[in-house]
Amino acid sequence: MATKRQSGTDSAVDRPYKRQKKQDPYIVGRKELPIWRYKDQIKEAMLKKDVLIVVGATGSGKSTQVPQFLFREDWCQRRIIKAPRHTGKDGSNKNDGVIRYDEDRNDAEDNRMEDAGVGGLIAITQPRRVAATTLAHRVSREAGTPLNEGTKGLVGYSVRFDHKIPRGTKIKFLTEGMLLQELIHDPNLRQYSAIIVDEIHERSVDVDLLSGFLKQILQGDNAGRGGIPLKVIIMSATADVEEIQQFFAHTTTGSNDNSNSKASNIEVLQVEGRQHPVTVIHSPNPVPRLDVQDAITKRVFQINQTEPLPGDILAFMTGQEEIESTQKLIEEYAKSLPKGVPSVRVFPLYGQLSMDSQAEAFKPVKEPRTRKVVLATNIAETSVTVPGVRYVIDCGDAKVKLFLPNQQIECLRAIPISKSSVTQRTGRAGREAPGKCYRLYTKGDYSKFMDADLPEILRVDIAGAILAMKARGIKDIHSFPLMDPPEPERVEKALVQLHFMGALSNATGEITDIGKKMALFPVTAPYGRVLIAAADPSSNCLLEAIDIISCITAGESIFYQLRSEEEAEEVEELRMQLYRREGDLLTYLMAMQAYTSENTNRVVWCKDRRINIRNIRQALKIRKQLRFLCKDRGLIDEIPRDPQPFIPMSPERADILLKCFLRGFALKTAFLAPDKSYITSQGRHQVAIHPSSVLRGRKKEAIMYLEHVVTQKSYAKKVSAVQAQWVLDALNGK
Ligand SMILES: Nc1ncnc2c1ncn2[C@@H]1O[C@H](COP(=O)(O)OP(=O)(O)OP(=O)(O)O)[C@@H](O)[C@H]1O
Repeated sequence: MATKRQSGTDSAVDRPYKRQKKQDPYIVGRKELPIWRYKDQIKEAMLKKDVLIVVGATGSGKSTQVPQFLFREDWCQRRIIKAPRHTGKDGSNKNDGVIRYDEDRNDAEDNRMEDAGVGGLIAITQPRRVAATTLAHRVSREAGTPLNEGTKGLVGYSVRFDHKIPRGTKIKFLTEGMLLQELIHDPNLRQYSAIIVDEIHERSVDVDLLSGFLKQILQGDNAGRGGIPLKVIIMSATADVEEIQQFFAHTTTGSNDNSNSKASNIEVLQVEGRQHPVTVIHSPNPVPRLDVQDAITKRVFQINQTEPLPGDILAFMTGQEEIESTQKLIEEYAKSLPKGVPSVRVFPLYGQLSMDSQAEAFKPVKEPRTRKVVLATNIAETSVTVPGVRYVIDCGDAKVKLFLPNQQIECLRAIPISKSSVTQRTGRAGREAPGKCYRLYTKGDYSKFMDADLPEILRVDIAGAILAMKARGIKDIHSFPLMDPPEPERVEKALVQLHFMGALSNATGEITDIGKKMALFPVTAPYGRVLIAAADPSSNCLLEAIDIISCITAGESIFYQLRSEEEAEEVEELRMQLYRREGDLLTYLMAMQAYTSENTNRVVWCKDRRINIRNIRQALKIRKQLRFLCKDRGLIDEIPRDPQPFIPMSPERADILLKCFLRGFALKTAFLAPDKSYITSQGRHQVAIHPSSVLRGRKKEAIMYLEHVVTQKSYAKKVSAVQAQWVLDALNGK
């Protein structure tokens, strides 16, 4: 039975919101957003229905306003229910985003009931960290409450390796991946009254899985929620409404049978109007891919010369390399700008950049009469508002992950974007004032673009997705509700990979203890496997494995690429002290250990070695979280305090560490062939060591690599030298 929570507890949270309302400088702007005319309609729909699909133009106010309309509704308040006793080690629904082990939990054997809270929180998912964090900051400012852990506030966020959940949070922005992690411990999403799935059109693997789990909760009996239904809101400017409606309408799992449909429980709301107009200018002639950097540079300076300030520029490019060389080009030209023309400051924005560096692109430039130019990949395409931007330049391409079935590898390829992406990119202008969008492709080219991108689940390796399903109790993955189920052969291939890692039982296909533990780590499945192997007392190298994985997941390489021979000569000696003959992984470890033992001036230490200090700092944050997580799970007894004396790992221990990595990456290995080329152990094709590796040009009997990229050549990145016998052992599960 649901009982209403005693009044008074939550109203204290509401008070600062109400008090701030009068003097809130954002409130006038909020009311001018198109979505405000639909406030009552949205509230009413959520009273009556379980699912609401909101479609409205970019910038109409969906992400920032909808959760604020709803959090004070009666159905959104926390209730106390009687629920099966939860006996896990964590014993609570802590919403700090930290994942805890609950091996002791066994609900089936424990029939006792206890009081448990249901609801009180709205989750709003985003495809990317940058969107979740910037939106949380924006909404907390609008609400007039701080976004600090420990203080009281309305709005929080949770992204991988970064959580800020103030006390009394009612609106929580999080990535799709984080909500999937929460589902492991809280399969009924008990702490939430509503889940808002924002930007569903991006169709990441995570959002497809999340939609499947939400559908299962919606079609269930809500027993685990004390009979209190979970409300779901799906939002986008460019989603295929019919497809989503159909998906949530059918209650018969995996069936297209309409007989048992809950269609009447779904409402669709079209939000009319946009905030500010955006003028679209197509290129009269096609711009060849090779000329894109020049074309963007020219357009930036044309805008800078002819358009008044304020008016920052956001240019969409395909990737880090293109962004870096365009940045150089623009900065070179900017040195000789005529008098009277505004100066230009360039900020890169791509996924591999550390979070601190990404944040720079969102700040106003400090220098007077200066125009900000943000060069971004598609991470800035949806959901984000880059303050100050009035002009968008769209190159018309994006780099996407593709699975090449013949070679059995994943690669990144630049391909034309979809019409949906075009609309999203255009929508990044016109958010604060009228804007312009310059497209580097013709109207004719545009008409040939696909309407929407292929869902990620149909084009990438799905081993992680399958592990995610298994870890959340899905026994028959073929019957799990997915909007676009992948082909059976790809599912089989992913299952093989998981068996290799020991995540699934060879006899039953069920998830093993190893698999369950892997799924609990906030890293991809192979890294999870490495951590488990390294924690084993026979290996005893967990701290070192964490150091390496932190370095890799922090973003781009911690070593700056050396641009000239002089630069290489300058740093060679100091860098050589960090390089290890075993390869890149041990080199990362050396760098981390040397950095953390540095006691005098870490900035100078990094500068002398051309090491990216932002990235290494980010790596340290991740290291701290992974260490705490492992301590929490009893895998580490004591966390050593920095600075520790710098003692390079012995070659014997390095061998053990590399064997732990092979537990996760046995399929990413290659053997030296008689003609001195490397032939991959899976698929048997040629691969070369990438020039960025410390092992470039070296001939070793076998290599293990963590990444495989296909550009002009097929390259192995993040490479280590291993013994052929180790690879054979790992492939045989030894
Ligand atoms: N970080 C920010 N800084 C300045 N203004 C912002 C910020 N975030 C949002 N806004 C303002 O609020 C408006 C609504 O943003 P919101 O993200 O809610 O729109 P949306 O409908 O979700 O857009 P999209 O579909 O593009 O994600 C923006 O157009 C902009 O004017």
